[in-house]
Amino acid sequence: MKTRAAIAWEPNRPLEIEEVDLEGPKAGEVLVRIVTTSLCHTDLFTLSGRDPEGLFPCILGHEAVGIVEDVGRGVTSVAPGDHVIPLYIPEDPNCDYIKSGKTNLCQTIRKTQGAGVMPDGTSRFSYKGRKLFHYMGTSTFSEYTVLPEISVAKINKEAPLAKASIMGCAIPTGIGAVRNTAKVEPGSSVAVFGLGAVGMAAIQGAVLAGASRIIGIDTNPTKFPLARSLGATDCVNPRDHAQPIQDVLIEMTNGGLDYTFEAIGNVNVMRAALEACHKGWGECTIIGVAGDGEEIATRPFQLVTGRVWRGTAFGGVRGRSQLPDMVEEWLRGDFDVDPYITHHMEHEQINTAFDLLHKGESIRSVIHFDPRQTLKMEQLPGTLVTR
Ligand SMILES: NC(=O)C1=CN([C@@H]2O[C@H](COP(=O)(O)OP(=O)(O)OC[C@H]3O[C@@H](n4cnc5c(N)ncnc54)[C@H](O)[C@@H]3O)[C@@H](O)[C@H]2O)C=CC1
Ligand SMILES: N[C@@H](CCC(=O)N[C@@H](CSC=O)C(=O)NCC(=O)O)C(=O)O
Repeated sequence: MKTRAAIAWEPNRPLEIEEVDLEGPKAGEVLVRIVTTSLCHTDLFTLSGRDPEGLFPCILGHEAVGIVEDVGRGVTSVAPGDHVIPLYIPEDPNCDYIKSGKTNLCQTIRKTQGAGVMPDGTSRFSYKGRKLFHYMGTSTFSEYTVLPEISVAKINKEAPLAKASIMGCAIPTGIGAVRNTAKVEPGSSVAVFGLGAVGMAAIQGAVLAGASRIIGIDTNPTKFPLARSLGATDCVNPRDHAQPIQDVLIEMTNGGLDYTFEAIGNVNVMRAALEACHKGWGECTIIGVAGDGEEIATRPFQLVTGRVWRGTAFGGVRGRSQLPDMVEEWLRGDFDVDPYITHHMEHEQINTAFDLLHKGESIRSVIHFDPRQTLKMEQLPGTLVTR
């Protein structure tokens, strides 16, 4: 079949909308029509060329919501018409990692996914005969995409398709980092470094966890009003202080934080986030993605004296068995998605989404493949980006 897709031909080059060829779905695969997709910093990270698994030309995109169009032989868990969220971390109940009960990092298709192909080692996308790589096993910047059955989460059809894409990455990652990875207890003190969509979700996660103090840190103070509206008790701009931000935070909290979260991807800030933790028990969770060769460092003494450094992928959320329940939390009002959506646009404007994110002028831009169906601005938050 033919499908409109935004091709990333090479790093640091604007995406180009083309009609590409899409094959499949083969056995165990699902054809999904993407209704909306949103731009996460990880897409920008890969397009920057810093991603060691960045293969070009490819179709980027991993935060989305869509409708099942067709299923390949042997697919039983979803059917045409089902509303699904693509998963860049699949969930295969037969995977030893999943069976361990210790992680969400399913490894069943990780090798082929990292090689930009489907589990059988081939790509479903091509353009004028030239292979296009898949991305994160999702490639949601294409109107139609093919995914393995284990890489789709079936969700409630009541979830608004104009907004639900944010549940494909930022919100489960941020809330999950607090809830599942750090396991923040009521009354804790929390600091979140980086107030993009992921950091904002961590703030919402800290509120849901009953944290007593929630400090948002960002070098862009325009992020502070939203952070406060979501529950931050304090906002700090490191550029307003001569001392290192970790010293500022230790002074603010009389010894350091119970929990910190880095949602930027800056290895120097990752160090600051660890060193802002309270001696004896403070725990730092790394969410941010950094490039190949970028390494974290601290004095071992920081760890010897009780601080913990850990990381999280997709907030430790198991996509097929747990993400649908998080969508139900959203639908019953436990948390809101609207505040994350700052811009809406048609597929053809996708490069504007990258520009806005790069300039720090957006939280999430939602890209609509069928604006007649979903781009009804009277019902949507944010700004409509026109041609
Ligand atoms: N581990 C995982 O599963 C996931 C990781 N990520 C990663 O999380 C990070 C955040 O993603 P988004 O929220 O989409 O990014 P974003 O670009 O929207 O937000 C990053 C924020 O950090 C701020 N910032 C930049 N440098 C800073 C500094 N030195 N000090 C304080 N603040 C600073 C920016 O002003 C911005 O508000 C990225 O690295 C992304 O790749 C995203 C989703 C899932
Ligand atoms: N290809 C990248 C991988 C970067 C990374 O850590 N990705 C996260 C999700 S970020 C989503 O926005 C992740 O889930 N990692 C788990 C995994 O198995 O990759 C690189 O190599 O740096």
